[in-house]
Amino acid sequence: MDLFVINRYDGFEENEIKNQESLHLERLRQRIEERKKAQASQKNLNKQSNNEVIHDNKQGQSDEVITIKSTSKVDDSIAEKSKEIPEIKSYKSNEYKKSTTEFKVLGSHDFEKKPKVERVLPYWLSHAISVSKNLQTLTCNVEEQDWLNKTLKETLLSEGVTQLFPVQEQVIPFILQEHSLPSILWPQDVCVSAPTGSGKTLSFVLPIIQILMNDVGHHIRALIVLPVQELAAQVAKVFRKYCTNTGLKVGLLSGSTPWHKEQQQILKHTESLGWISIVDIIVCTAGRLVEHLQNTEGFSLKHLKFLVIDEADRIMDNIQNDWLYHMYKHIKLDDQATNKIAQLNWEFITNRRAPPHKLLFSATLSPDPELLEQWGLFQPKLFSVSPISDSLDKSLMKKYTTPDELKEQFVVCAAEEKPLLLYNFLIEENWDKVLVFTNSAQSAHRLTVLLNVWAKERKKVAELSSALDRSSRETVLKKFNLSEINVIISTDALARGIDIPHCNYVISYDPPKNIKTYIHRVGRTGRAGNIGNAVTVLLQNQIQMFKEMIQSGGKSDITQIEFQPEKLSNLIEGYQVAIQATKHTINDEINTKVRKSIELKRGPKSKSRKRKHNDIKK
Ligand SMILES: Nc1ncnc2c1ncn2[C@@H]1O[C@H](COP(=O)(O)OP(=O)(O)OP(=O)(O)O)[C@@H](O)[C@H]1O
Repeated sequence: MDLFVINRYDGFEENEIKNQESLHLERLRQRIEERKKAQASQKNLNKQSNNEVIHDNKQGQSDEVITIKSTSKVDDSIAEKSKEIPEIKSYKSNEYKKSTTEFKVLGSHDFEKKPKVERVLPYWLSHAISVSKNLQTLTCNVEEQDWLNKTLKETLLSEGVTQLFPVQEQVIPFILQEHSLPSILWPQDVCVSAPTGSGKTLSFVLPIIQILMNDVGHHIRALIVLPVQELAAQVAKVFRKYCTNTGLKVGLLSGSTPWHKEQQQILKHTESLGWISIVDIIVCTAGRLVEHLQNTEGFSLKHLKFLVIDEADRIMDNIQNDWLYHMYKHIKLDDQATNKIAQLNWEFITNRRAPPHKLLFSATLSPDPELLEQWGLFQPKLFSVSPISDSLDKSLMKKYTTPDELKEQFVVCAAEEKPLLLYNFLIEENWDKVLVFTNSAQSAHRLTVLLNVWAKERKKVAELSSALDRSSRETVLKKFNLSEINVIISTDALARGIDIPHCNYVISYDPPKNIKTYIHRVGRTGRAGNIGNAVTVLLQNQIQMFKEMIQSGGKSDITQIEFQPEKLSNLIEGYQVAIQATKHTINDEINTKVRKSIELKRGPKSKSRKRKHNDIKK
């Protein structure tokens, strides 16, 4: 067998190749010609279809229909042509492939329309336990409830509470049941979103007392955190009332009493045990809590069973002051704060002390998982009066509910008519037990002086703002409750949580800055099933903004009050006299202030620069 085959050149193959080449060239020329023809005919067709589009547009047909029509025509004719000339199709598809595969357009995916990310609410938020807001037909008789302690029943009845409100009826048994389970089953945390005045306070006060009263010790076992002093004092008062005959003691840490007194109130040093707590429950403001955690010797929260955050969304807004971090650090629950459990096994479950049972309450609790994540809730349960959609639709998330008994209205007037309109409501229409909101302490003060001068003895008007000291604010509220004061002019310091019984009207003299402030302002009336009226005074250019704000809260049923302008024109004369007197009074006050501050610089003994309630001239 030959290893190599040697082919000799004989000149024949060359001729054959030449023939093949010329055939190939001829075929190519043909193709080029055909391609030219095809392109020319396509151009004609495009022209034709464009003309049709223009023509159709003129006839007023919809763009969509026209485009479909014209492109389908072009496609049809191209298809026909491409049947005749099979090469066209492959040429076109090759061209297309070239444009899509051979040239990479950098960053082209940035221009692509991205699919919308559908976020889904966590199960516990989308499957809230629904709470009724009907306070007119109550079905939960206090005496008939087996799960409620006898002593608490007696206190409730002595306070005139014979029926529990819906939120209490659902939340109290749930908390009690969670604590009746074996200790290795940690209680599920609770979030409650219910309207203003629906009785949220008792829904945490009663179960906490009932659970703690069985086991009195020397430790702080419940901590209730509130955003402001007044609210802390109010909640501490309710706790003290319901702790009667239970052996439990309540401490208040809000800065309303001097530092060392607060320390003495909660702690005692003993020979045998060292520092012990003399209170079981502490009601506090977040800021004061951190101060005590850092500076009070013997202050310990290591035996905490309950952590209640009332007005949770407001405290959440101020979370940057890190009180939660300091608290968890103190009780060494840093990992549990974020629910980051290293390994879940039998040893972990049996050795680990349960974190404090967290209970969050608000009338405007946003179901925003990212915000709620900060609390590190353990298998939370949500009780809510308003249904929450499964999708994170912003418009649905912002729905807040006001009590059924509350009538909400607005009135439109010019800026200079505002005091006249207010006077008309208070004096001419004789509205009583009225809370008026302004947007600054200064305008609250001016309005108070004006109305006292103008209304003379017909209505008693008092201001309530941060410009007054704490005891004066308490006096004003007390007198209002006793009907010794008919009208309070306030800032938003009083908007949240404060329980003012028998307030018939809330007037927003200056419109609220956001929907949450609106909900809390109007919520000072129409509480606990009583009828209430809320009126917002608006200037023409504020109407749109107000309506949008109201809609963002999922509300639409606010009616406008119409008034006759001649009613106001009759008041102008009296107003002019009153405004002069007001100017004098304010000037006198400024002069007195200046004099006092000069004296202060020279070293007098004066203690407080805050106004006293009695300082307001009538
Ligand atoms: N079951 C009840 N029967 C009668 N009155 C009640 C009952 N529960 C609570 N109240 C009263 O209703 C009023 C409002 O209660 P509470 O202050 O707890 O409301 P809230 O839901 O916390 O309101 P806010 O959101 O404004 O703080 C209080 O005066 C309280 O004493």
